[in-house]
Parts: sequence; C-alpha cells; structure tokens
Amino acid sequence: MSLKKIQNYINGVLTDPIDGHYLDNHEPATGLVYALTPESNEQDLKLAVDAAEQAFPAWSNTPAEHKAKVLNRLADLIEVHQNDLAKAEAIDNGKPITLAKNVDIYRAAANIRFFAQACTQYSSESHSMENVAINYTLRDPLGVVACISPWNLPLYLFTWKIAPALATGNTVVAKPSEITPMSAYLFAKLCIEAGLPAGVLNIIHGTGQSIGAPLTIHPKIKAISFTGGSNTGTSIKQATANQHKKLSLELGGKNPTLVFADCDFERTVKEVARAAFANQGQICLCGSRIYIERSIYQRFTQALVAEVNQLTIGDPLLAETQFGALVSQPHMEKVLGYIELAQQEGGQLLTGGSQLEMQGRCAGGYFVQPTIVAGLSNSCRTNQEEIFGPVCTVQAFDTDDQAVSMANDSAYGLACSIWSQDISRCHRLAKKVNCGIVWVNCWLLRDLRTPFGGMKASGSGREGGLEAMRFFTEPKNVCIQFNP
Ligand SMILES: NC(=O)C1=CN([C@@H]2O[C@H](COP(=O)(O)OP(=O)(O)OC[C@H]3O[C@@H](n4cnc5c(N)ncnc54)[C@H](O)[C@@H]3O)[C@@H](O)[C@H]2O)C=CC1
Ligand SMILES: O=C(O)/C=C/C=C(\O)C(=O)O
Repeated sequence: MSLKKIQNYINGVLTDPIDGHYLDNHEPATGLVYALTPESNEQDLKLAVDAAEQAFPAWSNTPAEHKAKVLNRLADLIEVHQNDLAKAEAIDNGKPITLAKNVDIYRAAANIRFFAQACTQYSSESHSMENVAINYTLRDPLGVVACISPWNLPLYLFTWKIAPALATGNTVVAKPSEITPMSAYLFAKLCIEAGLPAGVLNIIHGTGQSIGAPLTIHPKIKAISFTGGSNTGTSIKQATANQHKKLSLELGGKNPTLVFADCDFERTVKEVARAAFANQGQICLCGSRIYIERSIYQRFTQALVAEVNQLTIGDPLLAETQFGALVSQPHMEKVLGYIELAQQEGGQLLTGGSQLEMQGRCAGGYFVQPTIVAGLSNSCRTNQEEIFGPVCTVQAFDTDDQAVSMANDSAYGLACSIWSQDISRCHRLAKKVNCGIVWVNCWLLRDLRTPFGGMKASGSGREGGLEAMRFFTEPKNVCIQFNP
C-alpha cells in the first residue's frame, strides 16, 4: 500500500517538495510508518518566502472586518472537521483522541476566533502633551514573519502563532514540527476552502536543519515566533544575533507544584495528577516537581499514586483512553534514560518506571508508564533538567519560604501552581516565585487575553492577547506640535 504524502502549502496551492525528498512519519501508538512528510529544501523555502512577500501589500491593507471574516470561516471549518482533525492528531502524536478533540482542536478554533475578533478591536495609544502636542502611535504589520511550532500540541500551538500574525496583517511562513506534520497539512486544505488569499499563509514542512534554521536567518523574515526546546531557542537567538529580528521564544519548563496542608485535598490530588501527566507529561507547563507540605506528604503521595494508577492507558484512538503513547521512539528512549538516571541518583519509584508492553494494534508503540519518583535532592539532574514526559518527583517542605526557595531553584521559569485555601499566602507566594505564569488552585486554566510565557531558560517575550498583537506589529510614534 502506498503511503499518504503530505504536501507543502505555498502560494495558495498544495505542492510536493521540489527535489522529491520525504521523511517517514510514524504513528507513535504502533511504531509503524503511516505517511511521508516533505523534507523541503531552500528552493521550496524561497518560493514560500517570495509568495508571502508578494501577498503582503494586499493583506496588510485588507480591512480588519474582512480579515476577521476569513479567519472566522477558518475557525468554522475547524469545528466542522473537528472529529477528523482530532483523529489525525491522535494518530500523528499518540495523544488520546478525547484530549485531542476537547483540548487541541477546540483550542485551535478558539485561537483563530480570538484573534479574528481581536483585530477588529485593536487600537493604538495616543499621548497628549497638554496644549503643546499630541502623540499617536501607529502599529503596522511587520511584513513576512516565521512561525515555528513543536510536536506536543501540534495544531493548538501552530494556530496560536499564526492567528495573531495574520490578524495583524502580516504574511506568514510557518513550519510545523516534522514529527507531527499532519494537522497542519489538513489545516492548509481548510485555508483553501476558507478562501484565505494565496501567499498569506505558507506552510513548509521539513526538519529544523533543512527548513527551520534557514527560515530563521532568511533576510526577508522580520520576526520569529518559536515554541520548542530551550537549546533550539538558544540556537535561534545566536543565529539571528546580527539580524535585528523580533523574537518571541516560548521554551521549556521544569515547573513546580506547591501543595499546602490546607488545600482542598481530593480536588488537589486530581488536578496535580493532571498537571503532571496530561498529554503524557509533554506540555511545557506540566508540573513535574511536586513539593508537598510535610504534614500531608505521606497521605498526599499515596493518594497521588492511587490517582495515577487508575488512569486508563491505551490506544489513543479509543474514546476512553486518558493516557496514550509518547511522540517518538527517540523521545521515549530519552524519557526512559531519565527514569534510569533518577534511580542512579537515589530516587525510589513510587509507581511506574518502565516501558509499557501493549497488546494487539499497539504492540510496537512508544508507551511509558506514568512514573512518580521520591527521595531525590532538588539539585540532582532529574530535578533540574526538562524531561518532557510522564515523570514527576515528589519532595516535602516545611515552610512557605522553603517552598518558594525550592520552586525557584531552577534554570527554568515558566509556570507554577499553588494549592492552598489561604488566599493571602497564595498572593504572597505568587509574587515571590520566579516564573511567567502562576496558577492558584488550578492548572492550565487559560484566558487567551493574558500574557503567556516564561523567564530564564523558559524563554523571552510573551504571547497571548495584546502581547501577541504588539509582537507582530511595529510601533511608530507620530508627534504633532500645536501652533509651532
Ligand atoms: N513546548 C516545549 O516546551 C517543547 C519542548 N521540547 C523540548 O525539546 C526537546 C527536543 O524536542 P524537539 O522536537 O527536538 O524540539 P525542537 O526545539 O527541536 O523542535 C521545535 C521546532 O523547532 C524546529 N527546529 C529545530 N531546530 C531548529 C533550528 N535550529 N532553527 C529553527 N527551527 C528549528 C523543529 O523542526 C520544530 O518545528 C524535547 O525533548 C523537549 O524537552 C520539545 C517540544 C516542545
Ligand atoms: O497556550 C497554551 O495554553 C499552552 C501552551 C503550551 C506550550 O507552549 C507548550 O507546551 O509548549
């Protein structure tokens, strides 16, 4: 049987890569190759950038209402095709289909609708100098921008980047992860159906080496919105250091979860388990370092283990599955390597610790048990390095200050969740933790208007709401003096 070939989307048309090279695309739940992804080259990239450049004058001058109309049509089409998109995402990524539908695809449509509306509401500032002058700020689109997205939340993060870029009048060259290219390919077909003008969005497939790096240093690219690993973010920063491009880098996390004795116990156990293991722990926001107040440490860890042990692990295509496969064999091996390391560092496994041998269709899949490790110091590699998989650690703390200091003892600074019914303590601690996002008695509760991003090795810049609209526009101040 011939494999399905994914295509690039350049200048409004689905196209094969010029030199005919493809990469194998595996289904993580089975380990089998099920599609081929273009390994595009710099000629393909040139076509994509040129198409975006040609489309820019018309798109940047398109009235906001019209841009919003096209974007809303796209969001409608995502909703119409939500079941197919969710299935495609579950096959391509290994995530449970119910999660794909309720989180990934739901959010993809919401991202586009949110920024469609935002562009009709966006306004710029004016600053009056009483009786002397008036300043007003123009916020013009930048031109051709690059959006590079990872494999963990494929369409969710792809649309989170391209929606504000398009809504503000830029044209885009977007590169999805070569590990999960399918939903972006299906999305390209929806762009054609929605009547997005040719060249406004171009989707080019390939690896970081063949397309990602050349795209970022391309002289016509004015800004780069990137989500992925911290090392890749550093490479992009270094490679573009002399080019004066705008950069928004959403990178890794090693996020602390602070559980206090006065938390709502039952609910907190459930939510802390979700924060650690949602999407098999492959979300940059997952709470992988769990700190528990000593007086409830034993009871809480036992309840957490029991909660995790009842997760339904299985074929991502079954509606009841809560925990699926890891995204790829190399990633599974990386995660298993960290579980080995945790034990070498003196950690005790409270649950999990191994690859899962599945039966039937999923026998060759990349499944790893959700794993909880106790007994490690804060400074060990297991507690300092991003694993990005279903592995979390538990440690006890005695005081608020100790909890904050353990939370902040990290090169990363993305997200923190705090679980306590003492709201004054939550306010105090939220101010002290060094990260871009703090959730109190919740996790991954998202309001798309809020600034989203991290400190330290977790990146620079913020996405979301006005932050994203500002990132994708260039402010220009005009100062007019009265009666000079
Ligand atoms: N959202 C996050 O925080 C993510 C973190 N990671 C972390 O990064 C580790 C490595 O995963 P990868 O898939 O290799 O992530 P990655 O950072 O290599 O990939 C993210 C995207 O960047 C592209 N890319 C790779 N090298 C590039 C370069 N030099 N210039 C421009 N684009 C480039 C990739 O093709 C992909 O589209 C994971 O194990 C995990 O720890 C991975 C994915 C998402
Ligand atoms: O915007 C969100 O809600 C979530 C974003 C998640 C990431 O950026 C990630 O996991 O990489």
